[in-house]
Amino acid sequence: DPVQDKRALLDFVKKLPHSRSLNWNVTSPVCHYWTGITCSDDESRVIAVRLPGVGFHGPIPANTLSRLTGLQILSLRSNRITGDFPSDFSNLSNLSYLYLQFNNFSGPLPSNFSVWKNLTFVNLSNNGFNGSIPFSLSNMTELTGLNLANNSLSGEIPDLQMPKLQILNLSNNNLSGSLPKSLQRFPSSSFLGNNISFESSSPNNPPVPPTLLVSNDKPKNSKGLREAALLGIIIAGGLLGLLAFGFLILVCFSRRKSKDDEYSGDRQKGRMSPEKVISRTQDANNRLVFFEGCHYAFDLEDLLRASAEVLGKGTFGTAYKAILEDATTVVVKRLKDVNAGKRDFEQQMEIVGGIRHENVVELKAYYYSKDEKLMVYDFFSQGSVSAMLHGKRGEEKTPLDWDSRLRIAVGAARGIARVHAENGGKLVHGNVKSSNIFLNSRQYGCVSDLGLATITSSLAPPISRAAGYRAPEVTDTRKATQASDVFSFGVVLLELLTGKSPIHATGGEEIVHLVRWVHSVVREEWTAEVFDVELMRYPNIEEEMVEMLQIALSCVTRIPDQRPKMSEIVTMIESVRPMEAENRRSSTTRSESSMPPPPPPPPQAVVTENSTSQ
Ligand SMILES: Nc1ncnc2c1ncn2[C@@H]1O[C@H](COP(=O)(O)OP(=O)(O)OP(=O)(O)O)[C@@H](O)[C@H]1O
Repeated sequence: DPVQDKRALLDFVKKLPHSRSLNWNVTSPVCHYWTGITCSDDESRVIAVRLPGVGFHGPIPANTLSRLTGLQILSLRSNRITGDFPSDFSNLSNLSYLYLQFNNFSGPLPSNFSVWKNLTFVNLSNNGFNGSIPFSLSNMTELTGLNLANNSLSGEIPDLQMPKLQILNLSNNNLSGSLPKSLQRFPSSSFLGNNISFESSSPNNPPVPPTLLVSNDKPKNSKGLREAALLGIIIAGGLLGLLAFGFLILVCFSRRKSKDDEYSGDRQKGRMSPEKVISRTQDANNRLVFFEGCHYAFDLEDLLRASAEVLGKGTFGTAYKAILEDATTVVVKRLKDVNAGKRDFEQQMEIVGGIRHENVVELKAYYYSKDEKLMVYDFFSQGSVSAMLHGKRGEEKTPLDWDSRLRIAVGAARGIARVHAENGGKLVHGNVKSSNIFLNSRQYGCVSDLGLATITSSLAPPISRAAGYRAPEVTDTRKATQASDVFSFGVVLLELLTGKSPIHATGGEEIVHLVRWVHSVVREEWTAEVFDVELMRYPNIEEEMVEMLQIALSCVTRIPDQRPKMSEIVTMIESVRPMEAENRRSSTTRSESSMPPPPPPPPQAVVTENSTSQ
């Protein structure tokens, strides 16, 4: 045990109240058992302390953490720590990664950053720091990321010469003056919510358009440490055959593990914690890439440590609900059969992640490595429209009245129309179906899982729910188009109208295709028989349902060219219920504040909570 460090940590945790208990037992070995602690290879020093969301409250006690002079990573984010930035942190001269965001720190920033020569990433956002931005930051030659957003910093921004800086966020402070030349290469979003003039931007050096915020808190020199640890584990455990990254990440995601488990038994038994595994395949270029405006404060390692459950396996991969240590809940989609190279994959992610629309589920982050491709979304606690209509295994259906279904239809249509307008009007959703439609905070449909058809080679098997949405021509061409999206959307409309799955079994062995079934019933002039019996109890809606049925049937026309365009479908659906047109928002932003107030909740709908839990 690193005895001195252990004592410092015990002093720290004894003096700083916290609401979640830690398994920091005096008698247990720090390096092998204590939550949130990583030691150096030879176990002589503590090199990382990661304690996000432990419920720490109060100021950091002096002369505690500052004794961990070997510390490289310190993460105390998402706690309720108060007081000034600890002045004795100047002793932590090896610090490379500092995460203190989402706390209640106040007072000035440290005046002398030069004491941390190795500092690579600093996130002090979402606190109450005030005063000016210290010029000493200019000495931070290794700094690649600096986030000071959402504080109360004031004064002018100094001319900071930080050649390696890639990420800068100074938004939402009280900064003023003009933007120094050295920082003009950053997007204007880095400085939003201040009183800064951009006048001096020269036409030869225009501000870089908003791009991605990249989180990469893998310490520079930790690779060696980790690989050495890894080697030890391999030799000790003799478990070489089990070291396939995919397998372990699966274990990581699919097993609900208690934290204690994670930190204690596994390592002693010779198994690796997933973070050890990722370092094998992760090189400096592979990292979790967050999209701009994403408020999440976690990194890949946090994600891999999260407890998780499988939500389901789809055409393009498996979706997991992951609960991070600070209780943030996200959905991680693990893609399979990706046939795009890194650059094409990233390009597609940038297109998809750049869409901000209230009817399109935001892609929050993605990860690409040779072995793993991940996409991260908000978790929709109400579940998908598919689950609402048909119920999941062992779960009740959510009764959806006609008004709710109209909102789902018009919302999803607007979302897909927005997708089709993207990338010069060329983007294809490629996976329109009710399990990819969720409800936004106004209970309107919101489409997810888009843009994957062009980067994967997966195709749903012919007898599967997913295949029931597929336009006939796609079976031959294997190429999704905007017209095939329209077909799939038509199937969703039929689902909403009939309450039936796109492919369902009748009493016997027979498999019924919804489109064919609806056609056959309508042909026999039994139109009323088509509609979901659950809708029959609502008076005066038959006319609207018939109009909607006509729209649906125009979408599922066999000849692709004869199908309406998505933007036309939006107008058609809006005309079914004229009052709906008033709610139309052509905005491309997702700003809740500019939205009209939500409609009153439908009387039959049992959905009451917000659509996303964050
Ligand atoms: N963000 C989310 N919040 C809540 N549930 C989700 C989310 N994303 C996906 N799901 C659910 O997880 C399950 C699996 O999703 P996934 O997208 O992997 O498969 P799918 O939609 O069934 O098929 P496909 O991959 O063909 O789209 C589905 O039931 C889906 O509704």
